[in-house]
Formats: sequence, C-alpha cells, structure tokens
Amino acid sequence: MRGLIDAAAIRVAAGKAATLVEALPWLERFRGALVVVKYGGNAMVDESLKKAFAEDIAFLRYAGLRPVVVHGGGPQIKSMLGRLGLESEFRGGLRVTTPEVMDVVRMVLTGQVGRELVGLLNQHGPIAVGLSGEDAGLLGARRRGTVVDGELVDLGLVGDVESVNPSAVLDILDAGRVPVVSTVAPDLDVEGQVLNVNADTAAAALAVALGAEKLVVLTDVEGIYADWPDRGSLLSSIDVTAAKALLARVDEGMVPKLEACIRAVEGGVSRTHVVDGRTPHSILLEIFTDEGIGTMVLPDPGSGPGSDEGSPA
Ligand SMILES: Nc1ncnc2c1ncn2[C@@H]1O[C@H](COP(=O)(O)OP(=O)(O)O)[C@@H](O)[C@H]1O
Ligand SMILES: CC(=O)N[C@@H](CCC(=O)OP(=O)(O)O)C(=O)O
Repeated sequence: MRGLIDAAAIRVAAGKAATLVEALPWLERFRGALVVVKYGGNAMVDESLKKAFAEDIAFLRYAGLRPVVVHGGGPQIKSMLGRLGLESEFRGGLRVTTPEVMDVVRMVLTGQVGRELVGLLNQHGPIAVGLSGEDAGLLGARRRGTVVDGELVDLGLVGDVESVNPSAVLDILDAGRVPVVSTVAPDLDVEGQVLNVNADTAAAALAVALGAEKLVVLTDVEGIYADWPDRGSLLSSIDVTAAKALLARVDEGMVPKLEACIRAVEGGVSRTHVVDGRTPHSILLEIFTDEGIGTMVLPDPGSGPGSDEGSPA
C-alpha cells in the first residue's frame, strides 16, 4: 500500500547498496588501471551475454579504468569457412591456416567480429575504436609451429607475436576511448604476408607491452581445473611454476589460454585471470567483488610485487 514502508523492499535496497559499497575499494584501487580483456567463447555468440559484455566494458571505461579489448572469433571463422565450403583443423589448440583460410580469418576477425563489437560498445557512447594488429605496426609476428605428442607440427600461416608497438592503442586510450583489437598480424619475414595469431597469445603480448595491471581471459568453462574434467578440481589460483607443470595436462583451447597467462605474468602483468564468459557480467564480478571469480595465475610466492592479491590495498 502507498505510504507504508515495505520491510522486504528495504532489505533488497540494502543488499544493492552493500554490493555497491563492496566495489568501492576496488574502484579506488583500479582507478586509471589498464586492463586487457580477451573476449571469446560463448560470451561472443549469445545475444544477452554480448550485451552484458559491452555493459561491463562501458562500466570499466566510465568508472575510470582503461580497458583494452582483444577479441577472438573462432566460432565465426568456423561458420564462414563452412559457408564457403572450406575446412580447417586444430592442432594443439591452434588453427592450421592455409592461404585461403587466412583470407577468411582476416575478413571475419577484422571485418565482421571487430565491427560488431565496436557497434555494441558504441551503444554506450562514442567510446570504441577498432584496429587490427596490422594498424600502425601494432603487432609483428613470425610463423610458428606447435609440438603435438612430441612432434613439431607445421600450422601454415600461424604466427606468434614477436614485436608490439602499442602507440596506436595508447593514442586511443589517451583520447578516453576503448581500443578493440583483432589479432591478424603482419609477418616480419615476408613483406605483404599476414599471419593468424591466436587471440589469447596476442592479448598476453599486448598486456605485457602495455604494462597492464590485469589480463582477464574469458572462456567457456568456470576456470582452470587441476585435473580436467574432474569438476571438483577447479583452481581459485595457481602460481606460474605450477601453471607450467599443469600445461602438460591441459588440452584443447585451454593450452593457449594457460600459455598466455604464464607469458603475461612472466612479462610483469601481476594479475591474470581466466573467467567464465557464460556468467553474465563476469568481468565486473572479477574486478569489483572481494571474492573475484574464475582462476587467477600469479607470480610465484615471494617473487616480488603482485604475488599476493588478497585485498585492494
Ligand atoms: N585443465 C582444464 N581446465 C579447464 N578447461 C580445460 C582444461 N583442459 C582442457 N579444457 C578445455 O578447454 C576448453 C576451453 O577452451 P576453448 O573451448 O578453446 O575456449 P574459448 O572458446 O573460450 O576460447 C574448456 O571448455 C575445456 O573443454
Ligand atoms: C591460430 C589460431 O588458432 N587463431 C584463431 C584466431 C581467433 C581466436 O583466437 O578465436 P578464439 O579466441 O575465439 O578461439 C583462429 O583461427 O580461430
């Protein structure tokens, strides 16, 4: 009835206020912080998760952080290859990339997925600017193979990032906007050739070059499991030494993600997280709540600043 105070409504309001207050120390801690977010998995294909992702990135931007988005697009590449009657296989979590497949990867990542993401973010104001590893020398790559069952496998036009010139990304950040990066990179050895770089790998290289405070990698699973697929073995954190040992026991797409986290931590990014992109607003939950979510890959204990994330201080 109007005019009466509803006790249940007051409790709900108090709960909402408590959530906001819980975020306060984290807002203070991360004001101005550069955070690289690798966007991929279900969060990229489900409409409501896409919307929630865009809200999270806009929230970070308006809360005074400096988010940089690096996106994947494996499912969209697969779908376009299918429409064109082309096939490609994965070895060690990486797509074997022929010249025809490379054309499709470039078209889909830079021309389709990146554009869509920029559009979604710009529903929250004119904040997002898309670019690829080809723009202003952002990424330089060299061809790489991968080792599967002890044998080196040729992956074709697949590259690993060898050089990063982050000035274009910094220009966009300094203008108060959000860079949205697709991970096609010029081949440093062959002029005019571009290479397909796994987006987790590129996100790590970029996070290191930018001196990011955090790398957050979205995926389709709760986090990293010590003993996959034993659901009781989800890790809340793991140090670099243990993560390297675990590499031998993970497979599928988790290999490039775990490698990316290790590379980022070893490159000085002290907070590296693998979080579940199927959970709406997983990025906000990771950054602005006391518990965080997913798995954090950390420097080894006692190895310097950032080896302990327990509190915002
Ligand atoms: N130890 C592990 N912990 C978590 N996931 C693992 C592990 N080993 C293998 N996986 C697999 O890796 C998958 C994540 O990689 P992928 O499907 O490529 O992710 P995305 O599509 O998010 O890029 C998980 O869904 C799971 O099937
Ligand atoms: C070499 C390699 O595997 N490149 C990836 C690039 C896109 C990507 O990484 O997308 P996800 O993050 O959605 O997996 C590919 O061709 O699928």
